[in-house]
Amino acid sequence: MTQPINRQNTIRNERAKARPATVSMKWPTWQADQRSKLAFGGLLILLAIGLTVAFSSYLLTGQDDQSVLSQVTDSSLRESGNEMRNFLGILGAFIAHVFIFRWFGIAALGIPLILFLTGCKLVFNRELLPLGRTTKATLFYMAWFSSLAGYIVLATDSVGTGSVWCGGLGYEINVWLYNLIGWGGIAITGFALFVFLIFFYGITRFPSVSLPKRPVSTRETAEDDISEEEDEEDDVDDFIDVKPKMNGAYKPEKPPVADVPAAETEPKPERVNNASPSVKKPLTFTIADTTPDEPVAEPSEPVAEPYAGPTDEVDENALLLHGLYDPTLDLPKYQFPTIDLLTEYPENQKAQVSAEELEANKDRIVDTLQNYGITIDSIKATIGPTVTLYEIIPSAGVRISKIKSLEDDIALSLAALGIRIIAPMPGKGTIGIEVPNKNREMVAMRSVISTEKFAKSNFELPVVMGKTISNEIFVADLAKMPHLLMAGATGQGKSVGLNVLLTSLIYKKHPSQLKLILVDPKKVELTLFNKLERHFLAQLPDSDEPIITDTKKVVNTLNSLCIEMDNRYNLLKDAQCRNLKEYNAKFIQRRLNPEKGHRFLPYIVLVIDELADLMMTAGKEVEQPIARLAQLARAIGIHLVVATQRPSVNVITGLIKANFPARLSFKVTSKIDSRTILDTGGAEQLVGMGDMLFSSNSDITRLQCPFVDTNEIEEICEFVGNQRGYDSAYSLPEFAGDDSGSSEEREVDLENRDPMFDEAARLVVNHQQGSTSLIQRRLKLGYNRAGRLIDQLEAAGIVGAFEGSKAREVLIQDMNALEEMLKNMN
Ligand SMILES: Nc1ncnc2c1ncn2[C@@H]1O[C@H](COP(=O)(O)OP(=O)(O)OP(=O)(O)O)[C@@H](O)[C@H]1O
Repeated sequence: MTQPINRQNTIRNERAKARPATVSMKWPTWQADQRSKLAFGGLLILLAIGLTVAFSSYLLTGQDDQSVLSQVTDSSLRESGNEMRNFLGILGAFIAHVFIFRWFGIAALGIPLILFLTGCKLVFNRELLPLGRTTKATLFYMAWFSSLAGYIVLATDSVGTGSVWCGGLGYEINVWLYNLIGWGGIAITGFALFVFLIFFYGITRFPSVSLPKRPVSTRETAEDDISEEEDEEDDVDDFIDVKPKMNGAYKPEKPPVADVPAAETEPKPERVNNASPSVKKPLTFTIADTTPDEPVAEPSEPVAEPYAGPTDEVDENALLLHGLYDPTLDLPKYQFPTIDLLTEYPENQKAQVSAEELEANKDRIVDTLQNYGITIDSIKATIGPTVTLYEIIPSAGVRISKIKSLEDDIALSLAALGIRIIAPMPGKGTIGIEVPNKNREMVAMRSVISTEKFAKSNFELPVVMGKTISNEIFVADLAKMPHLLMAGATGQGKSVGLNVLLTSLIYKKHPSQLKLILVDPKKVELTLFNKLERHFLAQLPDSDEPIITDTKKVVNTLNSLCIEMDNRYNLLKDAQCRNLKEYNAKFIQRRLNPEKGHRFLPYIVLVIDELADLMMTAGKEVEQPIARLAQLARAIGIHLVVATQRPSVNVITGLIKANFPARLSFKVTSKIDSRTILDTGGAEQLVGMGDMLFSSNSDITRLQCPFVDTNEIEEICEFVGNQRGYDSAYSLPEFAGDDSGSSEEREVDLENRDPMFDEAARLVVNHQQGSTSLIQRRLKLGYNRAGRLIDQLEAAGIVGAFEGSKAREVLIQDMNALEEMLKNMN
């Protein structure tokens, strides 16, 4: 019996050797020096202009200048300079001569084009055309055109006048090809173009004859009216002109996954088969292998896999011209936080359960059960970070409920708090007794973030929840939960838990992909995150504090989020997508037209640190938008994480609870609280300091939450906050709360109508939909102006009163009546 315990210790020592990797990334200093960039970029633009002038001039005056050039060494510079007809004198004539006459011919004009684009990129941080692709294509076409022209010049024997077309390069290539295969050289030139087109544009097949000449929108089948269809046709034309939102060409840094080593795999101790029902057999006691199975297969979801709709057509032209849309190019130089921002804790903080402790606990469990006439066949121990799980197989005929009722007696005999009995263990055919370790392991955030399981997780919103009883790293996808309710008495690890969740997301997501709304009525818990304002935070347009602490503002923000939700649903409906992932994939493939309001939609995670406080002060005003969001927001990428220290029924109401399928509970004070949050007891038995139960899809898992300290959060936020961010926080739709006066109360002066008033009126009547976002999208106006317009339409009696986040009723039914009305007003 001692042998397994020794083996266990060896395993523990071996595991202790695994060290997380440190990843640090530095930019070369010259890249950071803006002044050098500007100066160099300016020089390139100047060169580009100079070369264009010199080359163009050479095309007109080249022949005259050639004779002068050939004598330039014989006469003085001054004399030759006077004779030069090139606009840029000897130098211009000489460079143009080399580039045009000796090398590329007229195709040399591609050189100033490349210089100009590079210069603009450096000076204005703007790509007029995708730089990499344009450079490659230009260089190829220069060589190819020169070669083609060389063939023609050779074939027509016009080398005297035609040299400027093909240059020396094109001519020599063709002379060489002629010697090799005679006039068949043109086939090689043609084939070179064919191969280039295939590889450059990634052509895998040629369009079949039946393909429509241009993309046809599937919207034509939708219920929208005729004018909408016409708009869609226009969309297609606009589509080709859509400029990519690329401000730079530096590739974004990827999360530091590649540098993270795989966790060491360890030899597994043998398991003893202990499933014998016989009472007579001697009792077996084994210690389970707690080695995490590496790599643990995660339910995989492809990330941003291009959507291949059955009926849509990709706009191949836009795609070929700009490539796939890359949202991370908003902040091209953004660097993900590095692992070394997290503290490395010494290894002696690993769980220390001695062989004696294990033996003693086992004996006490067996004795206690025997005192009540319960015999068992085998017992197996699994040492976790916080508790050790003893799994027993009772002898045949023992009632499970009898063991369950002995919870307190076993706790008494073990003299330990926090005994939890799981009878039966789901899917295992055993009964589990969790006994807290005397010395528990602190699970450092650094040790879990650096695991391959988290680093390589391809979840949409991966959150590392902690370590399971068998020492596996537990990573969950917040996007699938899709909302999380969190409870725990004060001081049991809730705030640390929220910090862990936020840290996980920040380590994995680029600011363009994720926005956070942080609500902190306690005013102190989440303040550290305000440094992320211009990277990850979202807020109301007029808000002055990035972390929301004021109840009134919370209500406005929740309602604004409902409007964002409705707007997103409209966009999804327009794009015929079922969820955010499909929508974004379609946007990335440039199938959605930004001119029509389509945009890349980041995930929005709303975190509320203390719901009890809000429910007390605002009650229904908070409950209803939360419930509405929780019911509907999953498909459009808005996810809620709501925490409370008082999981009573007047805080976690039926309405809220029903819409939060994933629940997490730290230690709570009573069994009733545990039932309120988890629908079962057990959370009152936890031992605090991040010991928690996670319930999802009716599975309950006991986990040890990782620990992340406030100074680590501070470092991470500083690291992100010090980088270049957006100009401001992500702006949520405006929501006018009661205090700023509802739309009815605001004074509207119909004498000073907006110039777009008539157009807006026609739009809402035509669509019979009084929505600000419709006006905003169709008339391409800002939210504020669209809001003012809708107020004016209301005052004029064209649309009805404000009805929360629903569209207003349109009071005029047909266009003739409207035109009559507009005529009178004007
Ligand atoms: N996962 C953890 N691992 C180790 N220790 C932890 C863990 N979580 C919390 N603790 C310890 O418990 C203390 C209290 O945690 P925390 O501040 O998260 O509690 P809380 O539930 O948010 O309390 P309150 O509701 O009063 O804010 C921490 O300072 C830390 O010492």
